[in-house]
Amino acid sequence: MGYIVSQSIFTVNELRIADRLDGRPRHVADLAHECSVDADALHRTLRVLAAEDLFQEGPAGTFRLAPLGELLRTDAPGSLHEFANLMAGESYRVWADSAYSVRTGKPAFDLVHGRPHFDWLAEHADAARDFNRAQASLVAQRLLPLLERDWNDVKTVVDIGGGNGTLLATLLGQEPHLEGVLFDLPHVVTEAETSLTESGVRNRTRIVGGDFFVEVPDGGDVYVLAQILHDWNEEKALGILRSCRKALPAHGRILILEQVIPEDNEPHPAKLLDLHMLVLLGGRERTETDWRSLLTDSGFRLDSVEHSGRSSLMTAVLD
Ligand SMILES: C[S@@+](CC[C@H](N)C(=O)[O-])C[C@H]1O[C@@H](n2cnc3c(N)ncnc32)[C@H](O)[C@@H]1O
Repeated sequence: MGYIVSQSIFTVNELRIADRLDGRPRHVADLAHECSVDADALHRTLRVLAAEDLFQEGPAGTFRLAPLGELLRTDAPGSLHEFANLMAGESYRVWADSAYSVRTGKPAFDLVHGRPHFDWLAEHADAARDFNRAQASLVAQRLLPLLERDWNDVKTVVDIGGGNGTLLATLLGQEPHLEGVLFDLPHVVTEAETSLTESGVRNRTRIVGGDFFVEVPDGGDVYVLAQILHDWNEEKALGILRSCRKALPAHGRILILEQVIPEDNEPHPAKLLDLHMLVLLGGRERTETDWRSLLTDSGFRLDSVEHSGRSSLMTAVLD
């Protein structure tokens, strides 16, 4: 019955209940009135989520946020509000047909929505904006191992599939000597203008729209691939890596910021994300053995792997 919990989280997230609780307990009738929803139904929903440690029920139908529930606040450090929104949207409907993906190895997204995920996003501007925002909201948590490495010997960094520019803006903000190239689909990079300008790094950034299966911009010392290769099956991932290989100078390297699936049977979020990638895109998360062979097959050598909380940073050089 796990999806009952997920769906309840999506509902309170859409109603912004976490923001409305704002550090103090409130009566469910008061919340229901403010959100124009049914008070009894909201009470029953919050009761489910209190059992999941997101809320605490106090006396006489009052609720307050529990520490875990704070993550649904829009202004919480490491907020998961945008991410929960993303899981609730077009991808949630796709999971009803996940058995199709198991039968065929193909993404159920294409069956449910009629076309591949990124093509669908290109035709749905609001969903695309939400998708890019959700990705950007996760960047702060993923970025740490990238920020901690030594950038002194690098002049130009190219962010492949850099979305709305959040990662590049943060990195260039920390490293004033760096120049950046933001590369993504043409309709996505248009969103980056604002974030790069507001971060004060626009004058050190080149924005390039294109298709990484065709080519990626040259001129970089370092190419960052953050949450890119897991979107694709082996054949497509090899295509992206080969485009990077063509653009990379002899001294260059690629930095891959992705999940590494532990080779055991313990619970790990990457194992869930792995199935999500299958159902959404026909992609996959990879073990370290998988990463090594993917890189070898595309003319690279895995030089180092640094594991950190959510994602790992893998450095690869030309073989
Ligand atoms: C999962 S998002 C990762 C975004 C960002 N790197 C991050 O870490 O949040 C994948 C990105 O790949 C981009 N993308 C998908 N297909 C592409 C293509 N053919 N060429 C260039 N970028 C593409 C998407 O627009 C999206 O921004």
